[in-house]
Amino acid sequence: MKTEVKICGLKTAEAVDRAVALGARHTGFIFFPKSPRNIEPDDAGRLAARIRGKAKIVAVTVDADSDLLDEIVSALSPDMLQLHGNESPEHVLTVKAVYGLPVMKALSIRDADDLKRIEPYIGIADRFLLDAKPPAGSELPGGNGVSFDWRLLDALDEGVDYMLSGGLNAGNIGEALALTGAKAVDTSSGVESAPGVKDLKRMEEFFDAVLRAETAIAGNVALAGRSA
Ligand SMILES: O=C(O)c1ccccc1NCC(=O)[C@H](O)[C@H](O)COP(=O)(O)O
Repeated sequence: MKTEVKICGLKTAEAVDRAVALGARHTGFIFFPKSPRNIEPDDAGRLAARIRGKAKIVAVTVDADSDLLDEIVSALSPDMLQLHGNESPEHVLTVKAVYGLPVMKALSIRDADDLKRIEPYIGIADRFLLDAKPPAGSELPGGNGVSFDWRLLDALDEGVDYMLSGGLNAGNIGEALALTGAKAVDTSSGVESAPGVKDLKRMEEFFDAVLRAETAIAGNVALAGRSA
């Protein structure tokens, strides 16, 4: 599978093992108590030990203070930190310097102006996670199962390394990949049966749909080449 898939919000050994067996290249662990996907750092560390070296381990935090980051980094030894709050570019730089880890900065997108928020992080964040803006009233900055208008990414500079996120599931990932050409995608609630409960069948369907989309896109490219 060419597309890098991140399965986020993992909480059980069964789900971690299956995600990686299906081809996930990134596994996300959420450290945000209000989330149904919240996990304690030690528990996440035990789960991550099962798949270390087989998939990247991503610690997801929201405006975390240094005590929490210290605890997470020491218990989990993540490969990457995903900062999913209002962390400034300066703060991202500090976090990278303190922990020596790459940072994926999450930004929430609803309209064209939101994409401009990428600019100050260019050269600082190692990657971006482009997620949808949370619906009104949601207490969660991510994991809301809502998508943004993927066509907005037509305006994105090709050099921006991003992971497409927000409301992706087996039913819409084909269209999302065809429209955006994203090289990396992230899903959480789209592979759950209830908030925080990963569904192994839905995970399987998601990976199948990514593979089908890749085959269709490659076929279209070949056809276009022949008729040119
Ligand atoms: O998933 C959460 O509960 C969560 C809580 C707080 C901050 C971030 C969170 N998720 C981060 C992710 O990377 C999710 O995969 C992303 O927001 C997409 O979620 P979904 O729309 O459910 O696929």
